[in-house]
Amino acid sequence: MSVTDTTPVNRTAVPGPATPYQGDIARYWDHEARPVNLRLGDVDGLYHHHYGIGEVDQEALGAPDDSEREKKLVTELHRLESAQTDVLLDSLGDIRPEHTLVDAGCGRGGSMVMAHQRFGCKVEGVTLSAKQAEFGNRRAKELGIDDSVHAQVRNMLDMPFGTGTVRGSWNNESSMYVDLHDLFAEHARILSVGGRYVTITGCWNPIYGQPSKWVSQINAHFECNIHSRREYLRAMADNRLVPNAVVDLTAATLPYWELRATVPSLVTGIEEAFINSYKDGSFQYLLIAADRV
Ligand SMILES: C[S@@+](CC[C@H](N)C(=O)[O-])C[C@H]1O[C@@H](n2cnc3c(N)ncnc32)[C@H](O)[C@@H]1O
Ligand SMILES: CC(C)=CCC/C(C)=C/COP(=O)(O)OP(=O)(O)O
Ligand SMILES: [Mg+2]
Repeated sequence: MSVTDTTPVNRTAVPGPATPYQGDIARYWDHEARPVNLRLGDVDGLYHHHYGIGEVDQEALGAPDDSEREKKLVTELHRLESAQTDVLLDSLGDIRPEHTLVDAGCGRGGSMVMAHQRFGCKVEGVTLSAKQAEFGNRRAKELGIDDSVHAQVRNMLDMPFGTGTVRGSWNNESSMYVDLHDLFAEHARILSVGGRYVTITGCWNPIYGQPSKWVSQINAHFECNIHSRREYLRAMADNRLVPNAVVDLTAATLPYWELRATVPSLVTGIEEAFINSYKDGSFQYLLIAADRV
């Protein structure tokens, strides 16, 4: 695409996975159906594949012997996951209805719906998974917002959006599947000068030395490759993305994990790795917002 291209979205034929690894990731998300994601999404129709932040509302959980306790736990965990999206959207700056936003690695589309509901603008998502894109587009149709919210099967390193046509873009827990220099070069290409990029991510802490055994366990569990905090900041600096906020959300996400670990029907086995690595300082949950200069 040339620098003079003013078409925001190019809906050409879908290429296959760029690498065998991307084929693995597409298959992984095509087959994902964990109760912790589907039951939480069923609460209000916003389906997330990210984690939660904020204090647990103990009163909302009811007494331990409350017959509705499990339902209340699901609702509370979901509230914390949507609160995470709200914090990401808060960092996008002044978004108007005429703008276009891009969700890179959009999952089932919960963040896209919330962004459209907040800003009234177009939101375009890309995911490697055809099942996720179908799911997100079905939800948008059910909500009557399919003119504005749209997901497609594309590689976030080669997005079908014109150069400089996007006002805001983000990765919500999806940057650990790609090389960060390639990723930020692509965000810098699609963003207009003055546009904003935001990520919420788990990253390993260079102060710890190397990725801890817990970080390695998380990588194996999700088939991903968690980067260090330093890699994020360097790759942004190399790609015209200047951070205006770096927020450590580690303390804010721990209550979500500690609550989730108490619900046997929802646990997946990865809770201990998150809790231990956040506590031993080897892993951090970070929000980085950056201006495209
Ligand atoms: C953990 S999920 C996060 C989903 C979503 N951001 C959310 O917050 O609910 C990771 C997502 O990244 C996507 N992904 C991973 N590598 C990708 C790539 N190279 N191009 C596009 N999407 C990718 C996956 O398909 C999946 O949708
Ligand atoms: C912070 C880090 C390192 C995230 C890795 C990416 C990831 C898999 C996020 C959550 O997805 P999910 O909501 O499908 O996972 P789960 O089933 O555990 O809720
Ligand atoms: Mg989840």
